[in-house]
Amino acid sequence: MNRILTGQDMKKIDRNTIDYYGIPSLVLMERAALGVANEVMIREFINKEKVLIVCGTGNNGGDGLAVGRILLSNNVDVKMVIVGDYNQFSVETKKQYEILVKLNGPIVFYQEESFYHLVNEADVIVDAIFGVGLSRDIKGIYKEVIQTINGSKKYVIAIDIPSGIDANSGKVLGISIKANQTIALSAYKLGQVLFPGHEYCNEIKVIDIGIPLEAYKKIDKNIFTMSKLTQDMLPTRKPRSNKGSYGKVLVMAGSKNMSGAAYLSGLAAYRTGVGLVHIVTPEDNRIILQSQLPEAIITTYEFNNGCIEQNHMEKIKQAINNVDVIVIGPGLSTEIDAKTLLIETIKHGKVPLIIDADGLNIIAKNKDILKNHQQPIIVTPHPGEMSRLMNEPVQIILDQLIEKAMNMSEQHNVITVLKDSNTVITSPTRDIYINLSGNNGMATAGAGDVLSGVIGGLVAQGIETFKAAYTGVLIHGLAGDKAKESKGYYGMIARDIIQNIPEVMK
Ligand SMILES: NC(=O)C1=CN([C@@H]2O[C@H](COP(=O)(O)OP(=O)(O)OC[C@H]3O[C@@H](n4cnc5c(N)ncnc54)[C@H](OP(=O)(O)O)[C@@H]3O)[C@@H](O)[C@H]2O)[C@@H](O)CC1
Ligand SMILES: Nc1ncnc2c1ncn2[C@@H]1O[C@H](COP(=O)(O)OP(=O)(O)O)[C@@H](O)[C@H]1O
Ligand SMILES: [K+]
Repeated sequence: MNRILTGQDMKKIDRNTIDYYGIPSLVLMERAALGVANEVMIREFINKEKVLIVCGTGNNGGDGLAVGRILLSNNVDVKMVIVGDYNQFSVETKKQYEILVKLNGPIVFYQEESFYHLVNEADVIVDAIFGVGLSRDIKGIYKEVIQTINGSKKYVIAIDIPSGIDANSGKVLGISIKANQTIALSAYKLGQVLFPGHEYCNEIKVIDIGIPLEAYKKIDKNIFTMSKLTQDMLPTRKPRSNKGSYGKVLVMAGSKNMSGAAYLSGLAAYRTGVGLVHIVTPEDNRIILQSQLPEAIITTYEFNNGCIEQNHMEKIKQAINNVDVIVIGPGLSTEIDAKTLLIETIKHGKVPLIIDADGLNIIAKNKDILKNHQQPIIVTPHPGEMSRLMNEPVQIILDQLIEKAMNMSEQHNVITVLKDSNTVITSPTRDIYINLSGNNGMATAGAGDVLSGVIGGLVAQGIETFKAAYTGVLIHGLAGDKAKESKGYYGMIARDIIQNIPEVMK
């Protein structure tokens, strides 16, 4: 797990490290600079390249000047430009500047014309203008500088965060550097993982700068990202076991002539390792599902005037109480029979419930359905479904993913998986998780149905619900990344994600 901090938290932790633990600020800066310089020096042709470091007057600029000094000692062809005045320097940055002056370092203050020339002749630009201290919209010469760098199309490495991105929200404050690579100091910043900031960072690498682990304990709300899938996140497989050992998932999905969602969710659960998948779906889908997914048990129902036939309802109730987890909603429709199914499942089901797609659309129109539920519930809305659930415009959901996911969790006592390019996972009481795996090839019909099956598969195998939610999102994204390797962004479809689940979980 990697931590994600707001810019404010990072500043608090820096201060705590310096003032309370007594690690001098310049020591942290030197570690940061060494880490960044190493990233620059591992470039394949660095001995033939010209590096330009563009520095502000705060500590991000100080990092940049120290990087320049280290590169000079390693015979890298480097030049430095300072944007701002000498009297604006922070204490540490002034120190870095004075060292470089004594070393006769190649350092100049910004001038429009010469800057244009320096940018033109550079191969690599290091962005050290603003870090987590950016506090307002960028204007004037700073704006010109960023425009010139972005216009040059040169390879840009941002120190800590691209200059222009608000580290707390990911918003662009007026204008921002578009980096090819971002070296995050100590931890991810929220502004690097939320959009649009995420797009400006491109490849993000976190480097350690020596902040003691103890210093992180002062933060109010922990946010993490799951970086890679580790064995301890997965269900255990025992040498002596049978299909009963790996749980049963009930998938209530599909509606008249809509069988695909049930198929995708059920197959994804199987590919995640579950012992048995039981599908409840309208009678019309029986033949196609039996031929597409013969491994599943199928129970079907018919309805008259919106009522599910009594004897079918009895069979469904039996099924509800004979599984370890229920996934409800994919392709279900919002018709009255679907609503009845959802209400009855929440009323009679005791096992964890994953509500997706139409299950959520039904709730959006009947919020009371979620009142007084007894079982753990995971809801998996995309921003459109979330907008209906919260009665708020999609843009508000997109701008405030974490807040809205938290609101949903707290109001209804549920685990919320708010799906987006970087999905957010919250619960009323636990830490917040943000997923960084996956890609835009996954913006394809049925990808969400697959996720519901993966999470269901993990819960059925005994993984605790919140852990199953964030682990499922990670597996789904990693499988999407593997699918992209073979099929590319354009050609991949939901089944390709499923096909790659076994590879990811190997
Ligand atoms: N010891 C530590 O703490 C360590 C910190 N580290 C590094 O320091 C970075 C944080 O440094 P920081 O806090 O000095 O802020 P930074 O991002 O350089 O910018 C602030 C400067 O910009 C100015 N300014 C702000 N907005 C502006 C605008 N729109 N337009 C124009 N000016 C604007 C602001 O001026 P002011 O608001 O005071 O007028 C101030 O001068 C962090 O990301 C990491 O790289 C590491 O070395 C590890 C140890
Ligand atoms: N650009 C992207 N990057 C990463 N993941 C994505 C991207 N676009 C979509 N996804 C993922 O794909 C899934 C799409 O789900 P959803 O919108 O419910 O699809 P559907 O309703 O068609 O099944 C979500 O898990 C989402 O996080
Ligand atoms: K920067």
